[in-house]
Order: sequence, then structure tokens, then C-alpha cells
Amino acid sequence: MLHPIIQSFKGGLIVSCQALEGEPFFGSDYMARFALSAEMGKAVGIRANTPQDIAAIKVVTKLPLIGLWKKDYVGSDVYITPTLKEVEGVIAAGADIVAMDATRCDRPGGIKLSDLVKEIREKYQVLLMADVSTVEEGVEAEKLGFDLISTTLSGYTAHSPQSEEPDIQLIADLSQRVKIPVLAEGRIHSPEQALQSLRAGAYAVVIGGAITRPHSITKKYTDAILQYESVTKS
Ligand SMILES: CC(=O)N[C@H](C=O)[C@@H](O)[C@H](O)[C@H](O)COP(=O)(O)O
Repeated sequence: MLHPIIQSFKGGLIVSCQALEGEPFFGSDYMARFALSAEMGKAVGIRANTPQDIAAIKVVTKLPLIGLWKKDYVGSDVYITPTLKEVEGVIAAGADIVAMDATRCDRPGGIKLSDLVKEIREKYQVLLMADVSTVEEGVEAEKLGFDLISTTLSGYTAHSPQSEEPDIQLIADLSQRVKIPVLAEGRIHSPEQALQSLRAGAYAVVIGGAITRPHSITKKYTDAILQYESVTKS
């Protein structure tokens, strides 16, 4: 039986409320406001980065929260909740689900994903989401005991297809291959692409930039206008 929190995601939209240092909306207050906006817009969940943002969002909404903590480690490409330290920070901040990199990339300190999952399971009762970039990684994540999978990292590992579009093929293939829910995440930029993901078998859809990164939304329009001007002037 699926956990009630996971069941509450079925067929719905989860809004990823994230801003990195240097972006105009960087700051937990802004993220809390985006989360509130997501709730007003009938989202079923929030995805958020850092213990500070998670804690601030928990104050304003009761929506289930998928937490992660991006951290760079020298010599490793894994940056989404890479070690037990970040996992513990996310849990302490009150996340309902911890999202973590479950790709085959080398982890900080040479730690194996299987050992990390085992340690988390021994110490904590928390739901775990596997951020993957390929079908094989998703299949492995299910074997390791993750509760759900997200296609988050397709296009962000060297061994996955590089594209501007959402990886609908991965969503479809993974949904066929695993029994646990598969969330569609990454570069979903329109309601039509969200529906395409659900039709391909996604349990729910996660959208970030298209809703919570105003500078990149602006750029979509300015790029289109610039292209139009260059064509009409030539
Ligand atoms: C690759 C990576 O680090 N993705 C991050 C994962 O938490 C976020 O920066 C994305 O915003 C999120 O996955 C949603 O995707 P999109 O913003 O494309 O809708």
C-alpha cells in the first residue's frame, strides 16, 4: 500500500520552489510566498531546497513537502542531498520526503548509494525519493527501497540524453519498468507538456522554473521577440 502522502500526489502538480544565491528571488521568505501561491493554485505538494527554505515553507502551508539540500563536494558531480549530513538537515527541517541523487555518478567520499540508503533506513522513518537520469538508475533505486522516483536528473548527467525538452521517453519507460510511482520532473514548460507526462505514465508532475523562476520566464519571451525581430528585419 502506498503511503497516504504519496497517494495524495496522484495526478497532481508539485511546485518546485527554488532560487539559488545570485537569483533575484533568493531567500526563504520569497520561497514561502511561492509555496503559498502554489497552494492557492491547487498544487498538491512543494519541492524545496535547503533546511532554511523548508522550515519557512512549513510555516505557511500544510502541503506535503519534498525536501532536498544542494551541496557541491570537490571531486563529485552529485549535488542533490549528497551525504547523510544533508539528509539529516532536510529531515530536521521537517520535510515529509527526502529527495536525493540516485544516479550512478561517483558520490562524495566514495560512499555507495546502497550503504547511504541502508543507514538512513536504520536511523529514520522518512520517505525517500530517487532523482534519476536513466531507466537503469530508476530500476536500481526501486531495488534499493526508494519510495518513489523522479526524472529530475535526465539531461544533467553526462550519460543521459541532453535536450531542451522534458524526457517523455524516460517517463514512459520507467513507468513500465518499476512498480513504485514515477514523477515527471525537468524542463516541463507548458500545461500540454504536463499532460503529455501524465499520459506517458507519470504518477504526478513536478514543475519548477516555468512557475518559480521569473527571470527565465521573461527570457523565453524576450528570446522569442528577438528572434522575430531578426527575421522581420532581414
Ligand atoms: C537538475 C536540478 O538540479 N534540478 C533541481 C532539482 O531540485 C531544480 O533546480 C529544478 O528546478 C527542479 O528539478 C524542477 O525542474 P524544472 O525547473 O526544469 O521544472
